[in-house]
Amino acid sequence: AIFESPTPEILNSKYDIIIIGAGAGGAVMANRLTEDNSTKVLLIEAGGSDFMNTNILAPGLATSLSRSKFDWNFTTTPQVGLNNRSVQYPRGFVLGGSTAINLMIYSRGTIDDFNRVANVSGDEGWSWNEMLPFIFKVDNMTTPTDGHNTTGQFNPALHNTDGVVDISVPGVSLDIDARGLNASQELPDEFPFNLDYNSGNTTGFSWTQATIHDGRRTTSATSYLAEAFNRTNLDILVNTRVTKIAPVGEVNGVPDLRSVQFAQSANGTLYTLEAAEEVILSAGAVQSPHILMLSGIGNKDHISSFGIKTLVDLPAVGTNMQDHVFLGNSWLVNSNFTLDDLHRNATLSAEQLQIWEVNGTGLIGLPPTNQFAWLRVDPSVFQSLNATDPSAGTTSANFEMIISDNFASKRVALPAEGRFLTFVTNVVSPSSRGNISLASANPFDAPLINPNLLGTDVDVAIMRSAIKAARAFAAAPAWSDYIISEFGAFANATTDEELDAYIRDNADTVDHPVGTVPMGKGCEGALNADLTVKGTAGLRVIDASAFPFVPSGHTQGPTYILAERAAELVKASLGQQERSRHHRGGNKY
Ligand SMILES: Cc1cc2nc3c(=O)[nH]c(=O)nc-3n(C[C@H](O)[C@H](O)[C@H](O)COP(=O)(O)OP(=O)(O)OC[C@H]3O[C@@H](n4cnc5c(N)ncnc54)[C@H](O)[C@@H]3O)c2cc1C
Repeated sequence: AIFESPTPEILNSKYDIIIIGAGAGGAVMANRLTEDNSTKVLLIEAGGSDFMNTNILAPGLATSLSRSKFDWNFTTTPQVGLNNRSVQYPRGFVLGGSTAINLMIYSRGTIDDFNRVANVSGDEGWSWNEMLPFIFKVDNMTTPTDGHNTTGQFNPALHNTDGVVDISVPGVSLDIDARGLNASQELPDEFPFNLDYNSGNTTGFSWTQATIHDGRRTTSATSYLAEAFNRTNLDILVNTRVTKIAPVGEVNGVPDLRSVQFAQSANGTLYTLEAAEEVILSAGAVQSPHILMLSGIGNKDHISSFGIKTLVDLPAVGTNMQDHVFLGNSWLVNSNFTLDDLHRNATLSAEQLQIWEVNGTGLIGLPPTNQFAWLRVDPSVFQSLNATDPSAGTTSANFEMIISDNFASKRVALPAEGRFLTFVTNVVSPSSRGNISLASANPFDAPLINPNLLGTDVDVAIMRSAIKAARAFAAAPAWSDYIISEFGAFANATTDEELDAYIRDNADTVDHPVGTVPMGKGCEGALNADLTVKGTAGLRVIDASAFPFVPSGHTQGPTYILAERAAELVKASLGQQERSRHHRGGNKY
């Protein structure tokens, strides 16, 4: 059941597992761990229960969710690589977490991404081949809203039809789709068609797959949580923020971190509950390291400078952050209709919303893009900088090029006139590393968020190559009677120096932070390969924080997939800690 506040029923219950955060990671855990009805689970979520809100469910309203009541409303520190600009850093604040406010692209990551996790963690279980059963557990390929023939848009053999998260290819075709396909055929060497970018090799030009079914957004709440709502062994407590994880004693000389402190407001009552088996931290890549540091787990010098007592000196907490870099490059086009019309014309968008409300059809049910390309840069780009390719390998792209039927920029508002085509270029295998650190010891203060976007010359060079590729794609004959001219600052950026200035002045985040509590051997890792926090007992981190490198795909898919395996790891160890505590004469509760 869902509880809006910590009722006596919750406070007097005995939970085996307490999960913190109901996003991609936490929802998978809540579902899988309650499959066995003898395991009692409490899921604590800071945001509210309004996960069926129209603004969340309607894909076409997705961009209205940042800076809404469903967003934590974070801002980064000044980003050196962005000319010291600070940018908005949205994170979901509702059941479903960031899956409820994201842009719904579904990608799994690549063979090389997962094999690199296996390498770095020292556990072959994280390799692509070993992860295939978990990859298949997640997605459920559904028929697109318009019921069109999807032959040639994805490879059915690579998808499940009884996974948990409903996905689909785009449910409305746009005029530009045929041009995009033609351009890929006209330039097959640079933009080869890839039938399914979720095969493990993303490279090439593809139709998108999105977490949308019947025109409605699928979130971790409408999928994993919804399946488990009626289980009597799952309690979900919303509007409640975990402030600290604390030890209940020691196991084998390390703190046994099974006590969770939480409150509903900064000055509200502070409650404590103890998990009999484990605490699972799934608060996402910004807040999981934040909660660990508030609990005394992190770099000793950093946390003690805020007067927090160090429980575990774990320097890798917060320091290994990675994110993808976003840039919208727009062309004015010769068209009677683009999705710009939907964004400018309130009557049209109200009409479309009405159509959508009936059966999910129409423009509101569309994902943000119907087609995109995942591409690698020429090795000479890295050689000229005396650098190595930061991507995981040849199945991973260096950058992504998203085709949008409208003006798309996080920096410049939609112009009053003109219709647009935008190729959004994203650096998806960056080399920069940023960090999350404490701003204060108050759990209700946001941490300092520094994704270090474009923090290295290599990442700028990848973005430069991406823009050149976007221009090459736009020069294909397929667009010749459509594209009028490049628009805005983009049009004036020609030389490499001008491109760099344009990039630094306009780039932003793709909202894909990971790596802030990474798996890894030695002091590079904060987590063991089984996602237990090093130097502790009773505590794991299971969310996007755990990836040692950012996957070269959008990050909800990899996080769902990671959590599916993590659930197996937790299940396999259930009862073992209890037995070891019991053996020492401990009491289960
Ligand atoms: C605007 C935006 C667009 C995106 N677009 C895409 C996309 O198109 N495709 C894609 O694959 N990915 C996308 N992502 C990224 C994707 O959504 C995330 O990678 C994924 O949701 C990460 O899952 P998680 O479990 O790590 O964290 P989250 O999903 O963020 O979940 C963390 C949860 O923990 C809760 N929480 C935090 N602190 C506390 C606390 N102290 N106490 C209790 N609860 C707490 C939060 O409220 C939240 O519900 C996007 C993200 C954003 C924000």
